[in-house]
Amino acid sequence: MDIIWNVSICVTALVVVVISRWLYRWSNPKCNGKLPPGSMGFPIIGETLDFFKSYGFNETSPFITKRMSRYGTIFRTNVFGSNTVVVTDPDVMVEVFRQENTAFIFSLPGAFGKVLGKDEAIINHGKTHKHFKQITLNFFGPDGLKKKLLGNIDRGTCEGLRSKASVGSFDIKEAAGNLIIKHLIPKLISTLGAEAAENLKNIFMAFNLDWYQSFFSLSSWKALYRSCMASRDAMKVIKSVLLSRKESGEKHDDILNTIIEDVVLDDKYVIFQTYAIPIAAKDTTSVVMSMAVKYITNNPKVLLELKREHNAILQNRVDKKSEVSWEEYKNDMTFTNMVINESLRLVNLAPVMFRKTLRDVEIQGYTIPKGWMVFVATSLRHYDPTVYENPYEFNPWRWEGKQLVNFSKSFMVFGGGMRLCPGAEFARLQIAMFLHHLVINYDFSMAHDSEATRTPLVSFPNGIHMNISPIN
Ligand code: HEM
Repeated sequence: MDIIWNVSICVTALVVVVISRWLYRWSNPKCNGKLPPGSMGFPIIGETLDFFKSYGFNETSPFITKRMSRYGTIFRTNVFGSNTVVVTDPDVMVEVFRQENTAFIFSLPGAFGKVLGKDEAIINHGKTHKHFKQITLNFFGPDGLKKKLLGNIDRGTCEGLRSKASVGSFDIKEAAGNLIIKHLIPKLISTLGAEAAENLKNIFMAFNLDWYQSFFSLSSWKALYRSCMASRDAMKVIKSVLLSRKESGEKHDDILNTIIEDVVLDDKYVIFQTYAIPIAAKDTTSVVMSMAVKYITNNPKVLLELKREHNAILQNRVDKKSEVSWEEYKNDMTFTNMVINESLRLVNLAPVMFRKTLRDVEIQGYTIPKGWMVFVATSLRHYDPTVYENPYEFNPWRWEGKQLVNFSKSFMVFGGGMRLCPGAEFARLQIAMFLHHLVINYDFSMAHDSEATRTPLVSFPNGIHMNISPIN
């Protein structure tokens, strides 16, 4: 009896020692220097639940601001199962972007990456990243848009709005998503027939980030399931086209073909990169567009100025029936671009950018160990009252006389450095075209006060509907 008793005590003591050591290791990870201050949260889940807590639209992430006031501008945590350092100092943020591929690389935190179906093999780095970036910029940079997309976007948006107006009311985010995917698919794969293109569009439309809203609701899990299925189906379509092209050797002027031209790449990588473009484009541009319409509807002075700008474009045209030209978009839509910048700033879409350290990195006297995630909290900058007076106010005039560039230390909505969004100009053009046709042709109002939340991505729990009717 005594022996059993003694063995039980020893085993219990051993278990306690092992668990205590594990808990200690969890809270005090190994580091060849001084770790930034912070807390790793609960074992396994870390501080993930806190990171995901929803907060008001006109707020900066309380997860970040609370820890900043406790620990300062750089702190450690564990989110999505990854040891992480959050950087909030603008100079450090720019430095992280500057050292892309030398000290930091783009990466997704463990659990999050698995949901999106990304593994390290298909995230592009180095030469493959450069190759893919060049291709996306060729298609969606100013030159590509001007030569190959402007007309389609103009006509497609005009027709899309006309068909929505015939119904009288619609969800702006959904309509915008539809437009964006419709314009992108022929650029990705130019050989799909009308039915196959419509089918692929529907698959992409089924992918959304609504599952982000809550861990605890059944609808989130259903949305996650639908998104996973949509990802699988979209990649299946892309794969079948890729394989048939490889077999036949046919060549086409589209992204799928251009990615494999002159380089040997893993099929899995090519398929993922092609699939990733609409995913990156849809739920970003459509949210900003929806909020831009909402801001305009709530600000009659802004609407008036927009109408003035767009009606002047029509009046100044020699051929009244002509479509929007690149010169009109670039030279005569200054106020529209100020509205777009202000909407981008306020929507503040990406709360953080994800990076991983390639080696131990020294920052402000602290060491971020190799392999740790780094969250670059660019969103803080856009609500910083020292940079933007009354930061929560929608005021397009604050951009008056300023250069409307896609990156500066105060404006990082499209990221920065080598990973700067290659779709920025496409997004701006699509929003500008939507506003152009909307303000010159329609009367519109919000159907109800559509609430926007951050979890931490922006979502509209009840949709974002507008009423619309042609101007008499
Ligand atoms: C308002 C709309 C958009 C916003 C706010 C936005 C934002 C961003 C941000 C912040 C990044 C950088 C991510 C990082 O550094 O970790 C990014 C990258 C990217 N975006 Fe966008 N984006 C938008 C629209 C688009 C569109 C329309 C497309 C495609 C046509 C697109 C394609 C991409 C791609 C392919 C990347 C990866 C770039 C790389 O890895 O070098 N985005 N976007």
